[in-house]
Amino acid sequence: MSNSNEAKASRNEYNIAVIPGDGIGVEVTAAALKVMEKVAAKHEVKLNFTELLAGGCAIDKAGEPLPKETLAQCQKSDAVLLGAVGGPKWDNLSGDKRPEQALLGLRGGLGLYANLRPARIYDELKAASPLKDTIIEKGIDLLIVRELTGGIYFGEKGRTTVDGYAAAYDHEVYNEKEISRITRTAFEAARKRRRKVTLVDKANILESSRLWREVVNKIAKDYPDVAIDYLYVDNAAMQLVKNPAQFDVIVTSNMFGDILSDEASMITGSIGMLASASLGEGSLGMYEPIHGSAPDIAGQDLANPLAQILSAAMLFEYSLGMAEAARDIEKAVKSVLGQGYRTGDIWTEGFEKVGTKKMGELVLAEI
Ligand SMILES: NC(=O)C1=CN([C@@H]2O[C@H](COP(=O)(O)OP(=O)(O)OC[C@H]3O[C@@H](n4cnc5c(N)ncnc54)[C@H](O)[C@@H]3O)[C@@H](O)[C@H]2O)C=CC1
Ligand SMILES: CC(C)CC(=O)C(=O)O
Ligand SMILES: [Mg+2]
Repeated sequence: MSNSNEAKASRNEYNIAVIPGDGIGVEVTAAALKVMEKVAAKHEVKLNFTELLAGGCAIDKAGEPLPKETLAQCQKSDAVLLGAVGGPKWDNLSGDKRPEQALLGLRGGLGLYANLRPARIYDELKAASPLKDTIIEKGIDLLIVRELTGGIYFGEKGRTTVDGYAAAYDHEVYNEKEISRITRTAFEAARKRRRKVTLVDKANILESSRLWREVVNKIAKDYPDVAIDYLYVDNAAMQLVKNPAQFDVIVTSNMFGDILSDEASMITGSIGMLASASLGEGSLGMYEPIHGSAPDIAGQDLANPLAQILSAAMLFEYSLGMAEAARDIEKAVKSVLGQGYRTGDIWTEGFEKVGTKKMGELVLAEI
């Protein structure tokens, strides 16, 4: 994986594919785009945004969750910013007709096998955490490196009958190449952090997890300066709540990473705070908050846009090589939290509650 904040050819113009998607995806993306424009101007870079259809809105307007033009345009872009897809309107659709298939199509189609999901707690939000005693003492700053284009989400699936009963199956298949490259991503990330990798698997029961252990052990020999340990996923879920400070980099499969990152988000305060970068071999990456389209709050100016704004920061850092622009955005977010502004999901007594738009404007004003 060549994505990094180092050694990038510097340019003054970039093409960004923008996929707002459905529900709050549209709202949080609008806020992030304004922040991106302003920070780009500050660094004398021009961003050309192309808005594209994917998800439920694409089903409605183009008859399919991922129109060919969307994937083709993303492939030609320097980076993709995605909101979220899905919602109850499309819940009765089956299998490959569902909006969520757009995500798998984009991730697979763009070769984005590594999904980085940093979970850190802002000092300003410690009081809002349900785990405030352990977290205030020890803090949280961990990175989930989730394999994104293999495993059960991409395996063969189908319906059959067993003993006359309706049955369904989803296959988890991983090969050595898929495990090796994500493991190297995790070890390289650990070298820039606190030099510890934890493999989360279910090797006491799953053959695919046993292959993960073999491959990870082999690769660990190339990184003698990085400590490695192993946890079964059920224990890892519990340890994340009990003592999140023990983790530096967690490397894991597609489904376990999906589930554990939602859990990690909550111990930092809210799912509305967690950003992600999906990366492959080149510099093209896709950036999205880890949350979904949140139909329960969509269209009400209630969504926290900070996860999407922080995803935009990761876009600057990993796809455009503009680490300073990323730091500008992160500092702006921290400053707004420091001034006491909160969306409903991170609000506690004594702070000022604001909506999606206002939170976006406050961050914008800090750039
Ligand atoms: N990357 C994507 O596009 C994803 C899409 N989905 C889709 O989204 C739809 C809803 O899925 P759910 O399971 O409800 O997960 P969700 O992440 O959309 O919402 C879970 C809960 O977190 C809250 N929440 C999420 N983001 C928030 C934000 N920025 N600010 C404040 N509160 C926030 C929601 O209000 C809800 O109570 C489904 O169709 C699902 O398939 C789910 C996860 C990821
Ligand atoms: C369709 C799902 C795999 C999306 C999701 O929950 C995620 O990527 O976090
Ligand atoms: Mg998820």
